[in-house]
Amino acid sequence: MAKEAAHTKADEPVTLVIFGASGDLTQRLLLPGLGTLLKAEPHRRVTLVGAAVDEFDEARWHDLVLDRLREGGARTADARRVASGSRYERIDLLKDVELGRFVESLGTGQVVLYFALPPAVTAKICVLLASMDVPATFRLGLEKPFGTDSASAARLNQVLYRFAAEEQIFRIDHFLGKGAVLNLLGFRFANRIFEPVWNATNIERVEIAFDETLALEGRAGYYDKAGALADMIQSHLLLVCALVAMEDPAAIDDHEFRDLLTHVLRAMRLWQDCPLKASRRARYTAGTIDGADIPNYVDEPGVDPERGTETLAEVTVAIRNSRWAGVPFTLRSGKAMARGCRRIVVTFRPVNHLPAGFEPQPPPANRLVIDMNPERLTLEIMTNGEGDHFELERTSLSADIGPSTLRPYGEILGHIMDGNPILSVRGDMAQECWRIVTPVVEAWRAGEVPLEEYPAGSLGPESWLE
Ligand SMILES: O=P(O)(O)OC[C@H]1O[C@@H](O)[C@H](O)[C@@H](O)[C@@H]1O
Repeated sequence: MAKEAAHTKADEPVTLVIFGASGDLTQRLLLPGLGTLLKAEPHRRVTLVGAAVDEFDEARWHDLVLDRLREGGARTADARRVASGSRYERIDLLKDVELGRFVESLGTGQVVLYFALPPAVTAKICVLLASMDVPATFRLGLEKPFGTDSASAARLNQVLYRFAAEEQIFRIDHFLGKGAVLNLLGFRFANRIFEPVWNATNIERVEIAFDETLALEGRAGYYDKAGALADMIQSHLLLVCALVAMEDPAAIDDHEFRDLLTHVLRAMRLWQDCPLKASRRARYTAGTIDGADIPNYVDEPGVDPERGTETLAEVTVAIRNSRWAGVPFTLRSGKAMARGCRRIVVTFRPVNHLPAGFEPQPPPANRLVIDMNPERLTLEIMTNGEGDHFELERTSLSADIGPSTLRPYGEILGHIMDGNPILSVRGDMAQECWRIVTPVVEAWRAGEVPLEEYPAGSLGPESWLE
């Protein structure tokens, strides 16, 4: 992504503080992501500070940092330099005196406070920070979901604006750092053959699916309170949808880019304005994935069966503008599914007329499939087949569009450390995303949409399979 002059230069020293440093996100995603960044840009001067309430031996912290940076691809010398210069602080972030002392100890230079914490804890810490002097050189990285519903997202924005300007706030959505997602921009806007047909006249429907074979994986503490709707659709998939549907920017800069994402999010409504028609939800029961037994979701440690958390969610939205009127955009994400499927599928309308003599009539539609992992683009077209030339056949034109040099978290961390907000979710965008799904949240809460079941390792509930 383009770097802008107004932002911090990549060779300026930055202190990256990770709140929740002992947690899964730090170890599995943030540190390896930083490793990919150090591999690509070894000159970066990063001082890493881990902070969390758990005891963590300093030597163990150094080893962990070293291992995870190398896992991301950082050269051993660079990983060692960052690991040995880093420190871990045991601190109860919810105690204002401890937090205040810690923030003061960070000085007034370029500091990133990265909240790798559940949304409720992040919100409480922000309330405490709002009564402190947080230097204007500090930036905040806030993990998704931002808030737990529309009202809490608005409240959190209010709290943040009490001690930080929008330019200091980086609401993280690592899907905006995914190569295949960012590639939507070049693909859409640099190809004469696609942009003119990118509209309701030529496109019948769009599906964005993110199905995973992963089940709960010990994340009940977070996941059971979020569910598939908040974990994936309200955040990641709505933003991917916005990139698919946005208008063309004059320039790829943070104002223009985020203005246009917000613009299209503002035009989104539930399909037929009806949560019953526009949404479905389900939860997995016991099953098998790749030979491994998966317990019933409700029997997983830490799950509250009364909460009725969904592990598979589907929401269809309409976009009320002249480009997209009448085109359904269906967003779906599930855990413990039979197979991983992370793709955007654009289905075009059939041709207006196929000369008599060709078979089949009507011909199958053209489809464009963008796989997010591995990153691949496939355009399905119809051609005259072998043998009988008037028997049409489907042919695929495929291209690898990656792999990206940086992992998504490397991309995101690089942008925060540079102070470039282009890949972060602006306050109004976060609120729009909640606004879109709020009728679904309310209908589900009121029990108006049944919570169906599917065995782990299946393609979803029987009734969903066409
Ligand atoms: O495929 P990726 O990049 O790991 O992203 C998927 C993950 O994204 C996270 O934000 C969700 O909390 C997870 O539930 C999900 O598995």
